[in-house]
Amino acid sequence: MTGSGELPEDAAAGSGAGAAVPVQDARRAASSSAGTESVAGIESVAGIESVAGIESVEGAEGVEGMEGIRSEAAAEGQGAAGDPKATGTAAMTRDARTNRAAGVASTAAGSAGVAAVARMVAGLARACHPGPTAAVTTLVTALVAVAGWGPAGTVLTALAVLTGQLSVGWCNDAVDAARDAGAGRTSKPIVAGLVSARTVRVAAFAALVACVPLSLSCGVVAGVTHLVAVAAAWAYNLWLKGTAASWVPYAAGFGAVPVFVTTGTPGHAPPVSSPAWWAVLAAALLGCAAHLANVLPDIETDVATGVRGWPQRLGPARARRVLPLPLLAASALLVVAPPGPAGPARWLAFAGVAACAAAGLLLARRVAAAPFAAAIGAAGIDVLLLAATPGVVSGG
Ligand SMILES: CC(C)=CCC/C(C)=C/CC/C(C)=C/COP(=O)(O)OP(=O)(O)O
Repeated sequence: MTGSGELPEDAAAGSGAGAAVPVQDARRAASSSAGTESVAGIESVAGIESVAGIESVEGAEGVEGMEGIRSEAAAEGQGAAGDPKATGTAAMTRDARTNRAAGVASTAAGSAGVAAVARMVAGLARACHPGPTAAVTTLVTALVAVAGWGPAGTVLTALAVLTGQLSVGWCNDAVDAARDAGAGRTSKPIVAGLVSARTVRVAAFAALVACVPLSLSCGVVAGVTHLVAVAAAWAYNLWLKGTAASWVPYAAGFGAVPVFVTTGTPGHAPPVSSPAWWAVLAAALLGCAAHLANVLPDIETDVATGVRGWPQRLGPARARRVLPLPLLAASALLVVAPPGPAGPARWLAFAGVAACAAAGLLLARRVAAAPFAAAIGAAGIDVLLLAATPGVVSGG
């Protein structure tokens, strides 16, 4: 993950939002009045990586407070020179004041530390791509719950999918950090200085490591299927995102979902069951739609920074027009392909998907997030369709 797109840690922490400037000003002010030692001490206690506000406010205030106390104590100590009793009292006063100074410093360090951790957690929460992470985790968990995995299997699935999605989201922001900074994307938490690229990278690997046993505990075939999907998503981040095949990891990742659900359902491991082909194809089509919807708002920026995936090659206007097609194709497949006649509920679901697609198309110009929200809505309906079709999630 440390490819050409890597961002130097300091640059990542401050460049985009201009956050480094107040940090340097605060450092200079604190250094000239109190020496840099105390600021450095506070930083090292707090483990601060990119906390502009915290350093300038809390760090500097703590240093000034300490300095005032120190000079007061020094003045009193000088006045008492020559009188042993007074010298003893002055020494005690000095000790008390030194203790107070230490107290002030440690309080400042403590609150700086808490604030730094809060900033880092907020940065990680934003860097994981919370919308897609929550959507995919919820959809897959709902499917396995309906498929009858039971409470333990459902919780394990939720954790496996959550860690997989966290790893993918964090990997993506860490890999893209330099490009995002270059494009001035201050909405990105690394560029905004909330969290460093290094921390996001470490979090991505930690989540990936946790994802392996969690996935395998869902069953070997299901677990390996999920890990292949996660690997495809990492391949997107590291390589395929800028190629015409950028849709492949999405198709593979989403297409893997019915395979995961079917093969992990108790009593349905292969060779007992295999997923219905049309369920896999419908899910893969939904993945292509999710890719288009996710990239649509950023196409111009992506093109300017040299990212030439499938949606960027289509261009914004064509990508907007193409987006409803895989959504509609997926739902049409789910209406007509399952065995038995399609009842009114399935046709109603198809109409719902068509309405979502139309809304996404019409609102895309005014609301950047509309196509993605519409794709999630349509995917939600398709998931309900999948779950409600007898034999789908267990392969029949
Ligand atoms: C079931 C499963 C494992 C599915 C995963 C499918 C997949 C390929 C997911 C990638 C998600 C992701 C972090 C996209 C960011 O893309 P971007 O870099 O184009 O968007 P951004 O610029 O907004 O970060």
